[in-house]
Amino acid sequence: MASNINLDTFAADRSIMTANNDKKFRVLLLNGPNLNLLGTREPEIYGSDTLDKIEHRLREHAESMGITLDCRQSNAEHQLIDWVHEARTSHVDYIIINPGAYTHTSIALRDALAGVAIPFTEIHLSNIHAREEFRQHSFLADVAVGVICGFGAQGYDFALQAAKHFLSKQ
Ligand SMILES: O=C1C[C@@](O)(C(=O)O)C[C@@H](O)[C@@H]1O
Repeated sequence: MASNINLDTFAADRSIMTANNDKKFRVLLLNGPNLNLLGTREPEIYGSDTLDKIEHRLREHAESMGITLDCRQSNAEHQLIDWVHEARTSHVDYIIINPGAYTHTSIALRDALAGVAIPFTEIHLSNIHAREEFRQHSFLADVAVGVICGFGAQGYDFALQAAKHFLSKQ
């Protein structure tokens, strides 16, 4: 099961610096509905890596990049929105979000992300632009820093690198 660390613990990490005395950035990874099924869910589209495996690898990469990574998954729209709201009080620097099907339906999630004004990347394992027409529209994309799609699980690594690059420029 995907493990979630408490956002308060995350907030307590605030003053952590890397060995080079750089600020340790805080990144929140959110995965939306049905992404807990990764590994068995339509593997020809989404690949065979489980979410646990992706998160484990990403945490290791994050650590080596001086990033504290908090990984969460929910099938519930309100839960994702609550986590986005909490991210502001927890001083999260950047959000990486695969909103799953909420990408194509959720004005509420868009409003939450725009409302907290935390820079974020929208990510999809599949190339949503090469799929059904209803997947080709995102309610989030135009308020995101950028969108990564079509690179399977590796896209999460690209998103982490992009977050680091974005935050280092600030
Ligand atoms: O659940 C998902 C997964 C997805 O976000 C992806 O990662 O490719 C694409 C969405 O259209 C779909 O509803």
